[in-house]
Parts: sequence; C-alpha cells; structure tokens
Amino acid sequence: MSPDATVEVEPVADLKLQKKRAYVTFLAGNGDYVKGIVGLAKGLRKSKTVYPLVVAILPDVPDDHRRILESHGCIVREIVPIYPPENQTEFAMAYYVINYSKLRIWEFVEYDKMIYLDGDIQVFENIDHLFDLPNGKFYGVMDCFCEKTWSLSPQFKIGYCQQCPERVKWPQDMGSPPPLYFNAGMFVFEPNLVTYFDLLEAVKLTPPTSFAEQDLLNMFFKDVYKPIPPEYNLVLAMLWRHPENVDVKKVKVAHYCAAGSKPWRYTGKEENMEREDIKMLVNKWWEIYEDESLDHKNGTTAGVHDQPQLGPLIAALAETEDTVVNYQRTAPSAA
Ligand SMILES: O=c1ccn([C@@H]2O[C@H](COP(=O)(O)OP(=O)(O)O[C@H]3O[C@H](CO)[C@H](O)[C@H](O)[C@H]3O)[C@@H](O)[C@H]2O)c(=O)[nH]1
Ligand SMILES: O[C@H]1[C@H](O)[C@@H](O)[C@H](O)[C@@H](O)[C@H]1O
Ligand SMILES: [Mn+2]
Repeated sequence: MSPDATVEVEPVADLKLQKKRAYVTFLAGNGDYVKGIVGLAKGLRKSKTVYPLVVAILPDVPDDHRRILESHGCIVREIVPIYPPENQTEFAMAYYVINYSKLRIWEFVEYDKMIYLDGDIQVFENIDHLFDLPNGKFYGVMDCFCEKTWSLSPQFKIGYCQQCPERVKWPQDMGSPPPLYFNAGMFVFEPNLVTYFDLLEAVKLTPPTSFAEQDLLNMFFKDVYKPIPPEYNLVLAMLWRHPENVDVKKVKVAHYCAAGSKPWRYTGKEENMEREDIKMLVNKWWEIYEDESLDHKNGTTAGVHDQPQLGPLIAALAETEDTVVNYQRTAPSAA
C-alpha cells in the first residue's frame, strides 16, 4: 500500500469485541436434544444476532447429528468429558452428571466473551447487548426453588425461595441465608484458562450435589455473580410459582426446563402443561423450528461468519489494545 493511501474506516461498531464473541451450547448423546439446538440456532438467526453459535459436543454425539448442526450454521467443537468424583449423591435428574463436561467451555479462549445457552432454551429477541456487560463478573438469572426437583434441599423443606424471600423468612437458627443462586442454563462468562484449571480442580475436590455443575458454578462464582432480569432466562415454573415477578410478554429467552415442557416432547399431559402461557411458548418454539426461511443458507455459519472478511490493515489495528477500530458493517441479516 502506498504511504499516502487512505482507508475508509467508519465509526460504527467495536470490531475487536465482535470478532471474539459467540454463543455456546452443549450437546451430549444420540437423543433428541439435537432438535433443541437446531431450534436454538434458528431462534438466534431470527433474532439477527451477529455472533455465531458454537456447540460443545461430547464424543458420543453421532456423525449425522454433527452434520445436522453444521448444516444449520453451528460451529461444532468436540470436548473431552469431565467426570465428577465417585459419590453416592442422587442428582435431581440422573443425567445431570453429564453436565460437568460443560465446564470445558472455559477453555474456548479464542473468544473473549460467550453467552452459554442450554439446548432447551429458545431466544425470541436479540440479546447481543448482554455481551456489553462489564467484564470480570458472572451474569445469570436467579433460580426458583419451588419445584419438586428441589425437594431434597433445605430451601424446599422450609418453603424458602429467593424469588420471594419475605414469604418464608430464612430462620435465624439456620445461619445466614444462602447466597443468590443462578440457573446455569444461561449465563454470560469470559473463557479463561486460569479459571478453567481452577474449575477442574474444584470438580476434583467437591463432592457432587443434586444440581451437579450448576451447584459447583454457584459456589465457584458466588462473589462475582450479578443477577440479570428473569426475561433473559425464563425458568418456566416462574409462571405459576412467582407470576408477580415475570411478564411473559416481555420474555426474550425461554427455558423449557419444567417437567413435560420440552417442545419437541410436549404432550400437554403433565402438571401445569395445559396452561395457556405454556401452550403459547411451546407453539412459539415450534414456529421457529419449522420456519424454513430461518434455515441456514450457503453453507456459511450464522452471525460473525456472515460478515465480510476483514482487510489485513483493519485486523492489525484491531489487535492494538487501546485502538478502537470502527467500520461500516455490511453484514447481511442473519436470517
Ligand atoms: O441427553 C442430554 C441431556 C442434556 N443435554 C444438554 O444438557 C443441557 C442441560 O440439560 P437440561 O436442559 O435437560 O437440564 P435442566 O435445564 O433441567 O438443568 C439445569 O440444571 C442442570 C444441572 O446439571 C444444568 O446446569 C443445566 O444447564 C440447567 O439448565 C441440555 O439443555 C442440553 O444442552 C444433552 O445434550 N443431552
Ligand atoms: O436446574 C434446575 C432445573 O432446570 C429444574 O427444572 C428447575 O426446577 C430448577 O429450578 C433448576 O435449578
Ligand atoms: Mn435446560
């Protein structure tokens, strides 16, 4: 390039950050969760995210499921399973043991920041702005302790829930109330190898408990946890347990974790599944899943991969720590 050449760089977006952000989900086994992830990929595309969806998969995910994910624009990354120490613990759901492997996502350090979403989550509105939350914290939505899955916990036994701490107050003779507890189906985090090795160490040293890696993550990040509003991860039981805390019309992200609510298995027969709000949310999931206009085109991945390749000059500038490079994005819509 000649020395007096000028480069048109328009002040629009923080390129450096965009380059290193992604959504991430997790897939294990040869069952039907792959449908959940296809639905999620399409929901994210509909939300017009500019970021890709990475799927961390265990080796037991069959090839045809991997190909389905790739055909929907996902970046598939195989991870090595993580096993908790031997223990007699009864998990709230027996299969939660596989979720320890999810901790491998802290190893994805080619990304500065990621948003983890379970495969039974659907995104109805763009949530890319969550990537702009200040670094150094762990963001997630506060859980509810009222469903039967919590029946072994002291909270459930005394009827205490952090969603309505005034209803049954935490008894003084049980010490101070437990720290705020997030649902680990959705969270904003920064991959980091030091954190990753500390997490692996914590797994080795911590006897498993009912909610597996969700309990571990809550313990590990308790001092940096910052709650975000429930519309970023609507744990469906909130609709009948704490209706005063949620407005279903404002929901950006729904988490189909209540018993019987997974849309691809929904029959409407289980408790609470006949509710109109549940039927509406299940229908919304199916509309996205079946919308062919949201199918991935041209064999490219969603989000960042739909963006033009950066010129080497812009890329080099983006590497400079204190230089904010802005440029005109001409990305086509993710749809
Ligand atoms: O056979 C399976 C089971 C689970 N998963 C993956 O693991 C995730 C977690 O499983 P569920 O969504 O069924 O679990 P819940 O929502 O009931 O569980 C919650 O508690 C769990 C405790 O282990 C995890 O923290 C999980 O992320 C959190 O949302 C799934 O979304 C999916 O991404 C699979 O791929 N295959
Ligand atoms: O991880 C669990 C799971 O998602 C359950 O279905 C729900 O009852 C819980 O509140 C949550 O902590
Ligand atoms: Mn889930």
